[in-house]
Amino acid sequence: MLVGDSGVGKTCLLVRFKDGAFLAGTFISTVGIDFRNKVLNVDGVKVKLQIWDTAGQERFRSVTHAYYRDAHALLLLYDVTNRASFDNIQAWLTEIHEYAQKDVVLMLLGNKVDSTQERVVKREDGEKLAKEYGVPFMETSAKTGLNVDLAFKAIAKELKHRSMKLPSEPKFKLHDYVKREVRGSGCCRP
Ligand SMILES: Nc1nc2c(ncn2[C@@H]2O[C@H](COP(=O)(O)OP(=O)(O)OP(=O)(O)O)[C@@H](O)[C@H]2O)c(=O)[nH]1
Repeated sequence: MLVGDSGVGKTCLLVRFKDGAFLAGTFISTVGIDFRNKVLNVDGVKVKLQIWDTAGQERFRSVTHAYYRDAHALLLLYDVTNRASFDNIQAWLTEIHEYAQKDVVLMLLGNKVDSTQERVVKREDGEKLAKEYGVPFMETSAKTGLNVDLAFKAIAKELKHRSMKLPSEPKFKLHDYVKREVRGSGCCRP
């Protein structure tokens, strides 16, 4: 499930992942909730992701609350060009702790990193906040596609490992995987 303030790019991130395209131009806010499916091949196993795109606007919050309980994973987004969306992350985390399952997979994403001129939230700020709350973090761009597939793939890997629980396989460490892969993508210094 994708959550975060209105306008941070949740729908665009999902469209980029699903269709490999970017919705440029007019911003059409999500009404209530929407979903799309995508099947990923994770280490030879087909993982079907049903991804719920929620409305960030306050007036739809009660609709969103009802869906938290069934979510296996949450991608919490802020917009690096919008300080308020970053400042609101703590409120989102409070909401998540209140409504989501205790063991929900959670990842923090700072989106719109292509907008370098407009950036107001430094990568270090996102990293610091994520560390404070013990959640994996990466910066993304729905516009260029940076780290979009990686974010969903990391979630799919974690969910696959959780559901299969093969004793022969070493435990999957989402944090380590994200750190290693982000470094490998060449977007950010280690
Ligand atoms: N430059 C840039 N713009 C983006 C990016 N992602 C989204 N946008 C723009 O940000 C605006 C909002 O994007 P949406 O994906 O609709 O935002 P949302 O979070 O789904 O908003 P709600 O449905 O209201 O919750 C649109 O004008 C997009 O074109 C990105 O990675 N880079």
